[in-house]
Amino acid sequence: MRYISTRGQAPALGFEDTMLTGLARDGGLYVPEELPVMSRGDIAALAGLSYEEVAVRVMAPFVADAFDEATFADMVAHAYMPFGHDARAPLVQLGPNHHLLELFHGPTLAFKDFAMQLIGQMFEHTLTKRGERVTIIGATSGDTGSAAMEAFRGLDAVDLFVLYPHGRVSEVQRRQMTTPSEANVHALAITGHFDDAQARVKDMFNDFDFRDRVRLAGINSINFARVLAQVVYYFTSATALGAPHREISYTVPTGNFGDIFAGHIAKRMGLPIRQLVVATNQNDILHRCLTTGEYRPGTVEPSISPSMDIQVSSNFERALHLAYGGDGRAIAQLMDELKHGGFTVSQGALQTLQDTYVSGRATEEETTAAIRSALDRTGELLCPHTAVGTHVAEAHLGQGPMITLATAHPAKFPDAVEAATGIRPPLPARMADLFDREERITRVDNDLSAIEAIIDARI
Ligand SMILES: Cc1ncc(COP(=O)(O)O)c(C=O)c1O
Ligand SMILES: N[C@@H](CCOP(=O)(O)O)C(=O)O
Repeated sequence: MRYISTRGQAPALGFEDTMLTGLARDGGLYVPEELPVMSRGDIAALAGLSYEEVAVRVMAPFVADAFDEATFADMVAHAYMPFGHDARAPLVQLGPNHHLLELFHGPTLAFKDFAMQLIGQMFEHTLTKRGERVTIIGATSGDTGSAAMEAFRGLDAVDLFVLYPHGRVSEVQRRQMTTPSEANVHALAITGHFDDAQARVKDMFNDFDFRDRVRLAGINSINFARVLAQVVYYFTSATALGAPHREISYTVPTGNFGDIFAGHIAKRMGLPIRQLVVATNQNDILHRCLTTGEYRPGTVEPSISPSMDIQVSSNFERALHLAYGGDGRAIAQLMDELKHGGFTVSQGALQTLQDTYVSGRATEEETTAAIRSALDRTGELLCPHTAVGTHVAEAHLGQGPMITLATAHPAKFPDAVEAATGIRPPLPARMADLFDREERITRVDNDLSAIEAIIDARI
């Protein structure tokens, strides 16, 4: 399979190079040139298989030029071994026809582990085979960074730097990033918010001297391998509830648009998905854009669901690429307009987006009320991001099964959960000493040269 840039001006690549390249050299994001389609029979045959078996069947066509099936199956098996639940992504019932897909049983208690644990395996395999070494950079509002630290710490062929917004992640998230003691992983606390961190990451990729000198790679969902691994749990959950014989809807707490875009890919691969509901917090640019066509980032407002405090949503570019029929020039033009304040989606593309996605937002009060209501009705403690999802999902129930993605464990955000319910969720036993471990924090200004200087000095 070949991967092409959303902006159409970078060379097409195979899977391994797409994974190692991160951002395309024209500033775009890589997407598969064509998507493999699974027949109803193929999908029906997934029912009853283990998570790992489904993962291999769903992802194999995307990675076939890079790994033979036995090697890939081995990597998948290793990736999900540290998960704390045999089903990996279990479903629990929240109400009549409303289910939660628990994506927080991985080592860092958020959905990011599904992709990051596998990418760690794939990077190690490919870099060892090629005898190469890379510098990985990532921007995080908390969960991507901790999952990446866990997946890459101690690997020989990798130095990892994660940029997180100082003072804008939860204490658990911060400690997960600042306490690993391995010398190859580095947490950098940047002044500003997540969008600043993500913009500096993109600046580093666009600084070709630096990019080539340090051999830069990325672990944000700009890396298509991240999105790919997240496609799998749409297949496991939908088939568990009766797909392909009935349609399933999903509500996805959304920030950088990677998780919901993975659902879109699953749908285009043939999974019968009725609705894909984008759920945002008060940083609601995606909801505004999907309802009005205007994409104009405002100021990021800190919320109790901090991992979704995002206004410049990276993967929306991939959705736009599909909505504009793969017209790279049109996407490059929109992204240029974004540098000057924003853009208006064309009527035709907006219609295509609205045929695929519906959306909603939750205020802070509605998020808190959703945490409380889930506890009262079902005994479930939700993290605030998941609660944004369940609040928005309520408006879309009643047309067959709805699955809301539970993207993080409530213990990652104990203050918000305690404020809503009076209960402070404890960390799982394996992390009980997190608050006793020593932290290593490097403060850095929101300045490209300052960040590059730290990376240069450390590798
Ligand atoms: C807990 C949690 N929920 C939801 C999201 C939003 O996911 P995405 O950025 O893929 O839209 C994030 C961060 O990305 C997150 O960490
Ligand atoms: N919420 C994310 C933001 C980065 O998203 P990504 O999926 O593009 O890595 C985080 O927790 O860091």
